[in-house]
Amino acid sequence: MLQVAVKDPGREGRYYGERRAVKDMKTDEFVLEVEGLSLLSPEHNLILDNITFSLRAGEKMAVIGPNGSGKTSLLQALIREKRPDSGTILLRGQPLNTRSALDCAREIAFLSQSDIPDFRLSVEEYVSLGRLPYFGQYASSDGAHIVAQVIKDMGLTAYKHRLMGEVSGGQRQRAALGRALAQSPSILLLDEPTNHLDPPGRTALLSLVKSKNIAVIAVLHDLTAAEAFADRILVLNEGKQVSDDIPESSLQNQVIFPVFGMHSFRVAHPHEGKMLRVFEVPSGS
Ligand SMILES: Nc1ncnc2c1ncn2[C@@H]1O[C@H](COP(=O)(O)OP(=O)(O)OP(=O)(O)O)[C@@H](O)[C@H]1O
Repeated sequence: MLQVAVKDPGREGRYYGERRAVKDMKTDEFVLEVEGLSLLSPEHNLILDNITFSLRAGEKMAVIGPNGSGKTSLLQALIREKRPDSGTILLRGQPLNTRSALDCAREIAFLSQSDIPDFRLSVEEYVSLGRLPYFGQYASSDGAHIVAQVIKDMGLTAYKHRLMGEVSGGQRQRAALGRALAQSPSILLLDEPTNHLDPPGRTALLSLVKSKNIAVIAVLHDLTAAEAFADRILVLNEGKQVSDDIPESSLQNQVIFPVFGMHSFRVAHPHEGKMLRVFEVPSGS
C-alpha cells in the first residue's frame, strides 16, 4: 500500500522556514499545556504514559499512532471525560480541572468518532446546538448569523432543512464539524474527522479547518493528510509519546517504521520534480 503526499522540492531547510512562517502567523500564547500526563485504565493498565506538549493559539497539531495507542484517550482527557492519574493540563495557564464546564465548553469543542446525533433534528437545528454554551449571553441574531455562516462554509446550505436521519454519512459528518465550529472554540479537538468523507471531501474539510484561526488537535489515520494539515505531529505508540515535531521530522522513517511497520521515504515526482512522501507497507507484512 502506498500513500503519496505532494511536496515542493527544497528539502529540510524549507521545513524550518515553514515552521518560522507558521509561527509568525500565530501568537506566542499557549492555549493548552500538557505536562507529564498519564492515564490508567480501570484495570490499571497504562493507557497514556507521561505525555507532554504545548499548543499555541491557532496552531494545528495532528496526533497519529496505531490502533489502541491512546489517541482518543488523550482527547478524552482534554475534555475531562477521562481523569488523568498524574500530570497537569493547563487551559490558558489555569488548571483545566478548576474551570467550570460552561467555561470549558466556550473554549474547547470536541468532534467525537462516536457521536450519534438526534436524527429528528434538522441539520440547521443540529449545528445550532453548538451555540448552547452561549445561551442567554448574546442576542440570538448573533448566534443565527454564526450558524448560517458555518452551514455555508460546510457546504450544507442545500440540506439545512433535512433531518439528520435523512442525510448521508458524509453530510452528517460535516454537520457535526459545523456544530463544533458554531461553538466558536479557541481549541478544536477532532477524532478522525474525515472517516466518512470521499477523498476530495477529506481534503476540503481539512483545508477549511486549517484556514480557521483556531488551535486544532486532530487525530488522523491518514499520514498524508496529517502532513498536509499539521504544523506539528505528535506520534503515539502504546501510550508513549514517540515524537512531537514538525511533520518532516515526525514522519521520517526512523520514527514511522518502528511504530507502524511501514517505510517512509521521499521520491521525486516523475514529471514535475516535486518531492513526494511515500509510505510503503513491506510486502508480506
Ligand atoms: N474505558 C476503558 N477501559 C479499559 N481500557 C480502555 C478504556 N479506554 C481505552 N482503553 C484502552 O486504552 C488503549 C487506548 O485506547 P484509545 O481508544 O485511546 O486508542 P486509539 O489510539 O484512539 O485507538 P483507535 O485508533 O483504534 O481509535 C486501548 O488499549 C484501549 O483498549
